[in-house]
Amino acid sequence: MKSQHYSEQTEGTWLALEIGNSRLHWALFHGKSLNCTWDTEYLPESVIQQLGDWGAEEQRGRGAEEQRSRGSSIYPFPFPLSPFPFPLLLASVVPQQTAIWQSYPNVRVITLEDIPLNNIYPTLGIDRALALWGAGMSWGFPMLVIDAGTALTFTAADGDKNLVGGAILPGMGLQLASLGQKTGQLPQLEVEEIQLPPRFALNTPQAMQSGVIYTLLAGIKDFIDEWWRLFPDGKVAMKGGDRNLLLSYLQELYPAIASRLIVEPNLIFWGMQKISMSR
Ligand SMILES: Nc1ncnc2c1ncn2[C@@H]1O[C@H](COP(=O)(O)OP(=O)(O)OP(=O)(O)O)[C@@H](O)[C@H]1O
Ligand SMILES: CC(C)(CO)[C@@H](O)C(=O)NCCC(=O)O
Ligand SMILES: [K+]
Repeated sequence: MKSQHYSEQTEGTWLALEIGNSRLHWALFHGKSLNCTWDTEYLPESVIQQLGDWGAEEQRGRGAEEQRSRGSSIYPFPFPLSPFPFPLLLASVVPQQTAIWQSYPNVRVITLEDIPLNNIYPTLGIDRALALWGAGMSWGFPMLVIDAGTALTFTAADGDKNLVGGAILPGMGLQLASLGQKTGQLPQLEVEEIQLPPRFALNTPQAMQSGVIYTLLAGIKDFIDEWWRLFPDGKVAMKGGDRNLLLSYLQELYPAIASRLIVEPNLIFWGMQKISMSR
């Protein structure tokens, strides 16, 4: 579990949880200021239920250290829970996970209705809508968000906050995984922080890396070029677990594009912050 600095202050404290397709993304806010972020695996239903019990224990004066050692090895917070429970603002693209979080004592689930973008279609992913809202409200519209997550998505809005639309494709990890799973001879490769492979590769792993990486980058360049043709002053922001790797490749191959990119992991949390303030 990776976390940034946590400061001891609980006034107006709330938790933000984004349930992604691979893992949970957490943030702790004090009012409108983002205090720290961290990622965890999905939590078993029993642990989510236990959070309520831990809260009750905490109110009876038991320390969180004790909860942690006694309760479960899957303690999801990089800090003690006190006072408990912090209100939880939740956005999820995994309905099964949303369901099991309903047992959290003080939860509010964000839906598309909460997001003041125009022209939204009913099945748009809440992660895409929130990231776009967070990016646009922080850096301005028109805005194109590239989310380099499990799926790689493009999601754009014009200067009047109308959804322009976007695209969805398998992310880097998923592309490599599907090659390994659906073929007889290709190995299972994972996303690695490697230098750009040779374009014309002379071994199997590099051939797979070359194919996935260069076509992904060419695709990203093509979408951005088209975005700038439509909206010459449009902004582009990139988030997601593979953002830094993709950024380093873009810097090497397309430096003019890379220099105009806003790279920001917390776009969804900024979107949640704006929405929590406006209600
Ligand atoms: N510790 C990690 N666990 C899982 N994926 C990681 C990790 N570190 C980097 N990644 C990369 O992040 C990508 C997944 O991105 P991310 O975590 O943003 O996806 P996600 O959980 O599906 O979230 P979302 O649904 O919001 O995109 C994977 O392709 C992987 O290469
Ligand atoms: C595309 C993903 C999987 C990206 O996380 C998610 O946003 C989602 O499930 N979206 C629903 C379909 C859509 O956005 O059109
Ligand atoms: K599915």
